[in-house]
Amino acid sequence: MGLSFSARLAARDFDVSLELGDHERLAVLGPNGAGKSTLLGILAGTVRPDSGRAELDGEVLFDVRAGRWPAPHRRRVGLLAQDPLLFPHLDVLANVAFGPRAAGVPRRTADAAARAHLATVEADGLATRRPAQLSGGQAQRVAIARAVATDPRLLLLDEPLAALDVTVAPLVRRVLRSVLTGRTTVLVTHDLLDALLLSDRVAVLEGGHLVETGPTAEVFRHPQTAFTARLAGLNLVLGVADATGVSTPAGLHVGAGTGGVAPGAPAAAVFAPNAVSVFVDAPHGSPRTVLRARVGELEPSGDDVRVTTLAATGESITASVTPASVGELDLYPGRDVFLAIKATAVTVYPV
Ligand SMILES: Nc1ncnc2c1ncn2[C@@H]1O[C@H](COP(=O)(O)OP(=O)(O)OP(=O)(O)O)[C@@H](O)[C@H]1O
Repeated sequence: MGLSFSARLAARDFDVSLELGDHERLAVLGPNGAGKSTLLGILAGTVRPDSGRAELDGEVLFDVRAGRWPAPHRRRVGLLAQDPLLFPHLDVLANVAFGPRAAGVPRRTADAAARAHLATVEADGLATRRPAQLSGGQAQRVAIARAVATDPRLLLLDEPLAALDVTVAPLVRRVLRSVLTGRTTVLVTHDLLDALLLSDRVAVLEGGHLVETGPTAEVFRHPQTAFTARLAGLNLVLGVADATGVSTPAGLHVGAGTGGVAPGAPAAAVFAPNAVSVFVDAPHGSPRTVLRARVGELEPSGDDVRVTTLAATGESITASVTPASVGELDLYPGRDVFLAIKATAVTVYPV
């Protein structure tokens, strides 16, 4: 049961295999061009791979070599995109009932089911409205109801909250959280919160390949790639463990308070931006790592300012400073600074 998937598409340098347990929700993450949409397209039936096979709940979803490539509407796969894509000429109830009606379900039954789905997404009061009379958040909730109305065995979501205002996204996220529970789901997102709240497992794609996978909480607690570490808001320095921390091939040594990784083994030093202090002159005192870096970007983050820097040894390291210190230190993009990383705030993981 669940999903087993494997496909290659040379034109997009895509080669991914993954397994998903019954009713498991997978969040697919990765930088632009990583292959996330390609993965959804192959599952949905809109992008045909050169080779590949997938099974869903023990039945073949597609099998290229055996010539089985069912059309999208024959796959029992539901798709929810960033844009709700409701039929403008139908009211909300008819939009939600459309799939089942097209599949031959009698009107009364389809309408009753549609009303129940609308209640689930907290949109029962909207049944007689036209899509043009809905807000973005309302339209997306209706689209969620429509996606599940056909009782898909697999639900695909392509950045379902990305187009929504930050004020309405929480309600839609809450609705999705209840709707997705117990459904086999593949969710493409760029958002840490979506991944944390809406998935059981995470798969990270880079350059058309799977580079990291595991239970969601675990992946963000122990990120193995710079991409997930950045998403989790953490710094990650990859290198080799030694008795006092992690050393990179370029010569950066990040001292750590706790060890646990055998010296010589590949390791990641992970630390939060608030473990990094910024100085204009070389600071003294230990135990901490001091390195030279150049300021890249400054952006507000909560009450603080995130300072992205590029270390002289090539690593991207983010610091968190107060707005007052941005002025006191005269920080600006291109400014050369010293960073001090507090060893007790650095954790080392095997990779
Ligand atoms: N229609 C297409 N024809 C040919 N190549 C494509 C097509 N769509 C995407 N690609 C290429 O396939 C690769 C994977 O793209 P894909 O859109 O799957 O990435 P993504 O992870 O969804 O990116 P994003 O986060 O920007 O949406 C990229 O190199 C992209 O340029």
